[in-house]
Amino acid sequence: MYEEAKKCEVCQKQASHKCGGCHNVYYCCKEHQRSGWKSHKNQCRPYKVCTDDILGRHLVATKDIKPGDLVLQEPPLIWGPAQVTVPVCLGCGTAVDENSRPCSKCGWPMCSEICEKAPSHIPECRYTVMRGDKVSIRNFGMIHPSYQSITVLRMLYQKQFLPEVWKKIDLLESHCEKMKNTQKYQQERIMISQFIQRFFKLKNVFTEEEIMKACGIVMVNSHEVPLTNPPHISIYERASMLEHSCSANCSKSFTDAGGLMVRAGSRIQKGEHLSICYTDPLWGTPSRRHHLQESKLFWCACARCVDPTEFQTYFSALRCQDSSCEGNLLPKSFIDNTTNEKGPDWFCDRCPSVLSSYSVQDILERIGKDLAEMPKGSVRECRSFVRTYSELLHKNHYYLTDVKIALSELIGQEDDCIAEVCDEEVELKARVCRELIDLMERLIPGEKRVKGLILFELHAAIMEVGKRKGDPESFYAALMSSREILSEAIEILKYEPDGLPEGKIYKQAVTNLHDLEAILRTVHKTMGDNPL
Ligand SMILES: C[S@@+](CC[C@H](N)C(=O)[O-])C[C@H]1O[C@@H](n2cnc3c(N)ncnc32)[C@H](O)[C@@H]1O
Repeated sequence: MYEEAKKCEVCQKQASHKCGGCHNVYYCCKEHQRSGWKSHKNQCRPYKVCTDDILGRHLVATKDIKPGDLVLQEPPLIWGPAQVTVPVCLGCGTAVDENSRPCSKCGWPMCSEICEKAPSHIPECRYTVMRGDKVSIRNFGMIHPSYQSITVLRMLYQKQFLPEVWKKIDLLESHCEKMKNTQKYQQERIMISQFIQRFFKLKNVFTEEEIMKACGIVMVNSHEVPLTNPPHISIYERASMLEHSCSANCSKSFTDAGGLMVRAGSRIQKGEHLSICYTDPLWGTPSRRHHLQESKLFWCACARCVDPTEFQTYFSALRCQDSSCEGNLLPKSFIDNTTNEKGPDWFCDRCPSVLSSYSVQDILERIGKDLAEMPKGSVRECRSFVRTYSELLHKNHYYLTDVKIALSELIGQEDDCIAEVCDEEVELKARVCRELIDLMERLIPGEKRVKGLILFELHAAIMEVGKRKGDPESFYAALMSSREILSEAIEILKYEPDGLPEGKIYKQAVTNLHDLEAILRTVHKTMGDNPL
């Protein structure tokens, strides 16, 4: 348990005033709190770093944290192109084409002179100049193997020339030993390590061991940053210590400049571990766990993974195959069977029906294939998918949830204007949004972004339903309800950067709220403050 050091940070005398920011340090008087702030402000954080055998380093809250509070914000230690990418400008990260200009020193295609001079481009530029031959990229718009090594090379550059930055990178988990027997390790040994040693002629500078450690650090710690097209990857110092949970209590967002902000998504009590979700929280349990094992080398055993019902949401459940039964099929556990190749049987929670893992796989693969092949952007197709598979899947199943999220956005968008949509579909939009919000609150209460987007869709549906009822009471009730829903969406989405779709929805939500309040003012002016 965390021990409070009750000595004044300034004079070491007995102290009773706690720092209100982090609750980690004490002062004997206000005067010392003021004078100590200059040196404390960089350490003033609502968490401490702890270590254990399973998690390694992780962060634990040192005080109660409210939803929305900033837990940490930091610029990247390093950024670079994703391992699998089309040719991108190495100054700004966006895709380049035939019209790009080669860097005058090294030949890597850049989008402008400004990008050529970007500090991020120095490592590969310098190593390319040192190798003696310029690079010539001719194939654009398709995955290019020469970019696979760039981010790793940028890390190694820190090791050679910027030891202060490298010291921070070197502390990060690489899982090098665990990786050694994997196919991925052998591929990266050839595609990245040998490429760096041969193409950049750095065999005498970096050993294979050093390069593979840098590869491991990139794999375990990098965050995909969707601010560029295609997304790039960044590595952050403190955020790298956040552990994973499939129902995390913190969520991350990016600043326009590529910095990372981590905020509390739900109420966090002092002593609780801080977590983010490393994978897609809207995948089913087996997919999330396999992805985490492949990319981060651990089998997740978070509260959500150990509960097959996923907090009674039945997010991965099938409906019982017996049409007279209302039950749901799930395995007894998704966790204990990791090493059992055959996989567990799935049992109905209401009747004795059992389905083999093989049959379950077969059903899920078939539906997954249908979903992948379904034409995108069509309300009709989404509705047909939901109708067909509601027979087989629990209403909250991840496949149905995926399609319902699309449906909640498409109704109104497909016709360009919600006023053009028939009554039945507007009501469906409102119903689907409410179901989804309820699901998100139970499944991923800390991850508010999806909820924020659905709230935005819900406000439009409620407003439209209210308008169509044709009586002033319903219209007024819809106005009030929409205002509340929009305000909540704005509160959630306000940290999203302008460049992302979520940031654009935020702006639209602010405009809509402004319009809605103007209507409410007119209503109040003509009918008084209590019009009903
Ligand atoms: C980004 S790092 C987190 C910091 C790391 N623990 C350290 O000491 O630097 C990711 C690694 O932490 C460990 N980890 C994170 N969350 C975990 C969890 N929920 N269960 C088990 N291991 C976890 C795994 O080893 C994972 O590969």
